[in-house]
Amino acid sequence: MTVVIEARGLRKEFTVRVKAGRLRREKRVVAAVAGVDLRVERGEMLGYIGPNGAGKSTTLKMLTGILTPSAGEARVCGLVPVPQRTRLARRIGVVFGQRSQLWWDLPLRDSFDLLRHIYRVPAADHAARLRRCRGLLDLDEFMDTPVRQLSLGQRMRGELTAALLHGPEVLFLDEPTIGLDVVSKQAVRSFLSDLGAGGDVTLVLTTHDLADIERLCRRLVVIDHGRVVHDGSIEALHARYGSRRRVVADLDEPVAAPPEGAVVEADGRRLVFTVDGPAAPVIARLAALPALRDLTIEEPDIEEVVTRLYLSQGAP
Ligand SMILES: Nc1ncnc2c1ncn2[C@@H]1O[C@H](COP(=O)(O)OP(=O)(O)OP(=O)(O)O)[C@@H](O)[C@H]1O
Repeated sequence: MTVVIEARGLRKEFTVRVKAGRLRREKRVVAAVAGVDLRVERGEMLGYIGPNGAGKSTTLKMLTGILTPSAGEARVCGLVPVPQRTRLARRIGVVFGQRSQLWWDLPLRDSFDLLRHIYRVPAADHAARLRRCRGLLDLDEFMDTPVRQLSLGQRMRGELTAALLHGPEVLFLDEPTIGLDVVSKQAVRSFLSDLGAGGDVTLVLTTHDLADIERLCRRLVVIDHGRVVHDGSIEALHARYGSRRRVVADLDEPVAAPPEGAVVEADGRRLVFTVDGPAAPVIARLAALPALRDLTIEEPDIEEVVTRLYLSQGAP
């Protein structure tokens, strides 16, 4: 497997002025990223999450060559991000949800054309990638609209396209679905899912919308106070906090002797089981109950488990 992103002891400190007494302010050094180790292989779809101020954007800025690390080292596509920033720019795509890489007064089509010249993309490759994005992201309706007149959802689709036209190996996405309505969110997620399924592009995604992560990322890196506090699958996070699937049976009438292991709710009309492994044996037992009206399987809630992780970290 090829490692496309590697960071060791990555650290970024900022000097900030803080209040010290009624009138005095003093300088203090804060570590926004406090020693992050990360290895990402080609084709991975990595969710990089954490509470507000955890250091996600700062990490991404160091990996994309926008910020110089205070300590540690990073390589992306074999390049050191800041000194080799220009070469790196040809190999990566970046979407910062809050900022635009498009020309505000130009129609989307012209922005795409300018990017082709800037990145010196062969015309045929550019046309093929644009065709794919136009199809998957439904761009045709607003290709001739100036960027400033686009809705947020339309602009985000344009941003994604702009980030991909030069055929990057790694795509960094900082909150790509922020502020989008459910339909646009689905369009962006399904586009990214298609992109990731190809296995050629590596995705690093930061978001506060955990549905993005559930839909797209098998691996989750959680940072808090600038440090990695979880690196593994979503399932591993559930296992760490003991969250389990629930099988819920709604009954027409209470049963005299509830099956073993059931928690009885709703005046005896609801039976709830938590299951560790396959749910089939529990479902089979419930299916035999004559009073069974409905059966639901509830997956462990990612919001809940991530909240527990954030809360467990406390103050630095
Ligand atoms: N240029 C800067 N100068 C001083 N402090 C900064 C600067 N940029 C970021 N910070 C601080 O570094 C910490 C991490 O910020 P960062 O933007 O990386 O967090 P984040 O995880 O992306 O947060 P959010 O989810 O709110 O976007 C915060 O405490 C922030 O105030």
